[in-house]
Amino acid sequence: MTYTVRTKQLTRAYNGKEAVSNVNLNIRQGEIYGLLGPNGAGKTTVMKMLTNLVKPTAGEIEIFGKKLTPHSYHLLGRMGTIIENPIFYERLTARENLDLHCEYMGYYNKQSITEALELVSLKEVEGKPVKDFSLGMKQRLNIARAILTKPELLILDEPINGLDPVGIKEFRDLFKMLCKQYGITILISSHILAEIELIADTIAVMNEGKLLQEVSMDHIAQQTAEYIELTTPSTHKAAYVLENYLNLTNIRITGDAELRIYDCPISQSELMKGLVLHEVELEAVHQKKGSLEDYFLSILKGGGTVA
Ligand SMILES: Nc1ncnc2c1ncn2[C@@H]1O[C@H](COP(=O)(O)OP(=O)(O)OP(=O)(O)O)[C@@H](O)[C@H]1O
Repeated sequence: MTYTVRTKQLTRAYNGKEAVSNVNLNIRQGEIYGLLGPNGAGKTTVMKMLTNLVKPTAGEIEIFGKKLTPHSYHLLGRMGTIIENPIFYERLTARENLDLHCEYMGYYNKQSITEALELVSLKEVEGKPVKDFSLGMKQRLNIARAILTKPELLILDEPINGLDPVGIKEFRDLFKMLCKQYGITILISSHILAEIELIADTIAVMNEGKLLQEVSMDHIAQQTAEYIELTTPSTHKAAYVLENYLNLTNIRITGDAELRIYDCPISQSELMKGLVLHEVELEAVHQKKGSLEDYFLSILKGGGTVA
């Protein structure tokens, strides 16, 4: 497994209070990694440490397999970042701003400026001064600037703030395309579950400076899969009958009187017939689906475990 970013016990304190505590991130090459957490969870502080804007109090950061130090300019040059609100030379045009960024980064390629403007749908207005841009347009230009130098790693702190729903969908598609077609690894933060859920391959949940869980979307899909819930006073007998007579394999007893069946290949009526035939008393049978909200709320409430 190749990791683009790994942190070990990453910690940052402000005035003696830890804003980030012992965080271990494992971001695989070519994936979209979502950092999810409420305001103040520590997401921005983590991203600032990854980009050398803030110095860790303790812990280590490895990017592209190399340790990040205050002098890692070569590593920073391989990243595109959006952290905090976009700042531009307001009187210059969109293209002039991108030109300047290329110079600053020591990367000059006019074609890549045109490509970036096209990718964020700003090609038509490239000659307008940025002061005439809406917040959404500035956000697009910010993303163009981040992808301009064809980075291998994009670090995006709440990148879709200020965009309308159509813009949000466009950017989601753009990030997925950058990841798939160009193999760019993307770290993206949000406090909105629905945003992260639709884009990420792996989700890290942070709260109060701690990483509560780092979990793949595949794992989450299993946790939130459809299941049949049986309510019965004899869960163990029911489980025995389901396994041995109805040949079901994915069964979980979840309470004194509750049992769940995942991946059920037979119909509900066949299921009930089989149980009644073997004298299992049934109080209720329901088809259910675990919700992602419930899953994350349980992590936030329970403290969770780091996978
Ligand atoms: N420069 C600073 N000085 C003091 N405290 C800070 C500083 N920067 C961040 N903090 C504190 O660190 C904690 C984490 O903040 P951070 O901005 O990293 O969280 P976040 O998850 O990105 O939240 P948000 O989405 O609101 O930006 C907060 O309690 C914040 O007040």
